[in-house]
Amino acid sequence: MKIIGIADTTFARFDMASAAINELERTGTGFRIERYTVPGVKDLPVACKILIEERKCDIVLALGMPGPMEKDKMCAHEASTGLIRAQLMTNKHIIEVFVHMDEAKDDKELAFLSDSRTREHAINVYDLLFRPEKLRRNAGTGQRQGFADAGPIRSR
Ligand SMILES: Cc1nc2c(=O)[nH]c(=O)nc-2n(C[C@H](O)[C@H](O)[C@H](O)CO)c1C
Repeated sequence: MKIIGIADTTFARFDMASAAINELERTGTGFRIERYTVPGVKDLPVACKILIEERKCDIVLALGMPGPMEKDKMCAHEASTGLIRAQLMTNKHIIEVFVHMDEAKDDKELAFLSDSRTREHAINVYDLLFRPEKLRRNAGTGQRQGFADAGPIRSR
């Protein structure tokens, strides 16, 4: 039985963890979920490391929502470097799902983007654990999570 960690925040305006859990459960079986909610993105690195080292997660989804201000973007960058370090310290994937509030034109689009990016990365997490060949098949095809895929390009 694999264990999938989900770390989320109270700062986020959308319940990304529930979307991830719903998507994982409709994608397949063979895993259970450990959820850990913290105040914001800068608290995610240690939450993910605890999920991996203490709650024995095989992989973690880190769900956050950086605000639109410069200080929010600084926070997101600091959180991202922390998440990369946590991955290297533990040798486990932590898939960062950040939805920046200024990516969306209004609350409706922000909710759509939060839901779709989270669900698409939840499937990436499932694939990394159970179906790595599916990722290989999609190499170089311009996959995107949230908005439309960019699609592949060809030299001729
Ligand atoms: C400025 C700022 N911006 C954000 C943000 O855009 N998104 C977010 O999730 N959290 C933010 N935080 C809070 C920090 O991530 C963290 O929760 C606090 O500094 C407490 O450790 C802060 C302090």
